Amino acid sequence: MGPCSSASSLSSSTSFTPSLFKNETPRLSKFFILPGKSHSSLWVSQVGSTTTLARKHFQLKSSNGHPLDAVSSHDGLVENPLASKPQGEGLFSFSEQENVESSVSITVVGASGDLAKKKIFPALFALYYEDCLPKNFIVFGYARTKMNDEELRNMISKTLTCRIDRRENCEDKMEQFLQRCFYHSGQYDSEEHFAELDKKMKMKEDGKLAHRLFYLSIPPNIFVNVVKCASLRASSANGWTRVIVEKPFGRDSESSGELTRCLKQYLAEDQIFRIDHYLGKELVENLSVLRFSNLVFEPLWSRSYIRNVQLIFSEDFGTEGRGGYFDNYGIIRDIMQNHLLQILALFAMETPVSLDAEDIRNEKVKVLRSMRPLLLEDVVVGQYKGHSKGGKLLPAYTDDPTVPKGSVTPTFAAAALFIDNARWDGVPFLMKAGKALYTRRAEIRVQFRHVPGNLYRRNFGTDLDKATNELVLRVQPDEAIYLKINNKIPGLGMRLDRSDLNLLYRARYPREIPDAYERLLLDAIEGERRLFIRSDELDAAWALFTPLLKELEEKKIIPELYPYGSRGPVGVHYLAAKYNVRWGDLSE
Ligand SMILES: NC(=O)C1=CN([C@@H]2O[C@H](COP(=O)(O)OP(=O)(O)OC[C@H]3O[C@@H](n4cnc5c(N)ncnc54)[C@H](OP(=O)(O)O)[C@@H]3O)[C@@H](O)[C@H]2O)C=CC1
Ligand SMILES: O=C1O[C@H](COP(=O)(O)O)[C@@H](O)[C@H](O)[C@H]1O
Repeated sequence: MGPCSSASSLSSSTSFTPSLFKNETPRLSKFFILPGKSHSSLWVSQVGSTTTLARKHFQLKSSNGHPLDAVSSHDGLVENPLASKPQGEGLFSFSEQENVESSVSITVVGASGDLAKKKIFPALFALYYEDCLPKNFIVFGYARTKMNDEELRNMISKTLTCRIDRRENCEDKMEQFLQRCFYHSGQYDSEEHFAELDKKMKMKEDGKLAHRLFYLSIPPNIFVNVVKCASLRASSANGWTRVIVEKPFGRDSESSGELTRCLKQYLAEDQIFRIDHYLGKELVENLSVLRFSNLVFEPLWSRSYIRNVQLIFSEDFGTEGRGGYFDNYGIIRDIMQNHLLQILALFAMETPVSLDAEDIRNEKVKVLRSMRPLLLEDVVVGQYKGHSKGGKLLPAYTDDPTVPKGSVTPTFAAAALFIDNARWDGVPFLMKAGKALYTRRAEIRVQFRHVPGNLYRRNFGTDLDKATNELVLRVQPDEAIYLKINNKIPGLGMRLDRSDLNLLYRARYPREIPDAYERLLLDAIEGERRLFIRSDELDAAWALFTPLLKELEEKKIIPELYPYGSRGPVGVHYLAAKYNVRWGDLSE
C-alpha cells in the first residue's frame, strides 16, 4: 500500500481474527474473498508463502475483541441473506494475488449533477494523478441525461485540474484518465438499464476479479431505487460491491431509519459508506492527532479547563439554484446535524481503544448519546434577505427562482448544545452555520477558562475574557492551528500583548492539500471505514435534532432576517450571551 492510503499509517482498519489466523496481524495480505453464503465463505489467502484454502465462519470483531455493537444498540434489523455476502468490508484492502488480477470500477450515479462535476470526478482524477488509484480502475457515469462516452469525457474535462507540485505532463495524465471513463444513460429505477450497465462493466473488467463502488450522487429520494437496481443487477460477481451514500441521510429520525431499513434489504452495513465529506478535511482529521498525540492537550481537554467550544460554518454565497434540494432540508439538516456534529463528536469523544474504525466510531456514538436533545430556546434561526452592498444588489433567499415564495426555511442557525458526561458537564458547545454571510469559513474555537488568581489581571483591565487562551483550528480557508497566548512585549517595561502560536499550513507545508473527497474515495476503495458514518451514529445524531426540527416546523417559527453578507441575525449574540460566551470569530 503506497503513501496514498490512510490505512498504511493506521493499524489495520478492522482487526479480523478468524481462528485460522488467530495471531496473524492482518497485514494488507494478498488474498480475496469469493462470494459465498451469508457469513461464511470460501476464501483463498496467501500469508507469507503459504496459500491456504479455508472455509471459515467468521465474524467481524473490533480490535479489543468486543463485538462491534459494544455500545450501540443493535439496530435489530434482519439483514437479507443476499445482502450479507461477505464484502471484505475493510477487513483487508484487496490487492492483486500474484495469479489473480483485480479491477475496481467506480460508478458515479447522478454523473450529470453538481457534486459529480464539482467534486467527485475531480477527486478521482486527483487520485489518478497522484498514482493512488488501483492499476485497473474504470470510471462509469450513470444518469438519465443522454450522453455518450465522449460527451461525458468532455463534461468531466472542464472541471479537472492538476496538482501544481507535480512535474508530469498534466495533459497526458488527463487524457489517460478520460480514456478510462465511460457513460451509460438510464433510469434510476430500471433494473434493465442497470443490467445493461453491468454488461458494459463486465466488458471493461475483462474477466478480472471485479470490485465495484457505486457513488450515489443523486437526491436522497432516489437512493433506494438505485441501490435496489445496482444490488440486484450490477453487483460484482466475484469481488466486493460497496455504495457511497451522500448526505443528508433522511430528514429526521424516522426517515433516516426507514432509509437504512430499505438500504439493508439489499446491502449489508459493511457495504454502505455514508459519506460526510467534512470528515475527510485535513484539519478535522488532524483534530484527533492534535489531541491524542500531544501530551499538552489531553489534560486540558475537559470542563476543568475549557469554558466553551465553538463550531462555526460560514459561507459568503447563497443557495444559487440549489433551492430545490435546500428548501426541503434547511441549514440545520444541511450542515449542523452532520458536518458540525461530526466535528463535535470527534472533539469531545473519549480516547478510542485503537485507531480502528469501529473503536473510533464507538466513542463517537457514546458521546453523541450523552448529549441533550436540542431545545428551541437554545436555538436561533435566520434567513438572508436582499441587501445592496457597494452598489451591488445582493438577492434574498426567496429571490432564488428555485426557492418557493414565502419560504421560511432557515439559511442560518445557531445552537447551544450540552454533553451530560463527566468530562463536559456544563460546558456550552455553540454551533452556528449560515449561508450568505460576510465570509467563507469553517473553524473550531476552544476558549479556555480564566487564570485563577491572575497575577497579571491589572494588565488586562476589566475584561479578563480577553486574557484567556483560545485554541483555533481553521478548517478552511487557509488551514491553520493557532493558540492565542499572552506574552511580554520586548523592552524594559512590563507590557503584555496577545500573540498567536501559529501553525499555518501553507507556510509549513507548501503543497496543495488534497480535497476531502479524495481521501474518502480512496478509503472507500480500500475498505477503510473510519471516516464514514455508522448507522447507530446516524441514529444518535438525528435523535438530537429531530425534536427541534419538528418543533420549528409545527410552530412555523419564522427565521430572523439578516442582510446578505452580514454576520447573521442579531439573535446569535443573545444566544451566546445567555451562556456567557462571546463568538471568537467576530473579533478576527
Ligand atoms: N452539490 C453539493 O455541493 C453537495 C451535494 N451533496 C449531496 O450529493 C447528492 C447530489 O447532489 P447534487 O449533485 O448537488 O444534486 P443534483 O441536483 O445536481 O442532482 C444530481 C443528478 O441527479 C439527477 N436528478 C436531480 N434531481 C432529480 C430528481 N428529482 N429525480 C431524479 N433524478 C434527479 C440529475 O441527473 P439526470 O437528470 O441526468 O438523471 C442530476 O444531474 C445529493 O444527495 C446532495 O444532498 C452533498 C454535499 C454537497
Ligand atoms: O454538504 C454540504 O457542504 C457544502 C460545503 O462544503 P465545503 O467543503 O465547500 O465547505 C455546502 O455548500 C452544501 O450546502 C452542503 O450540502
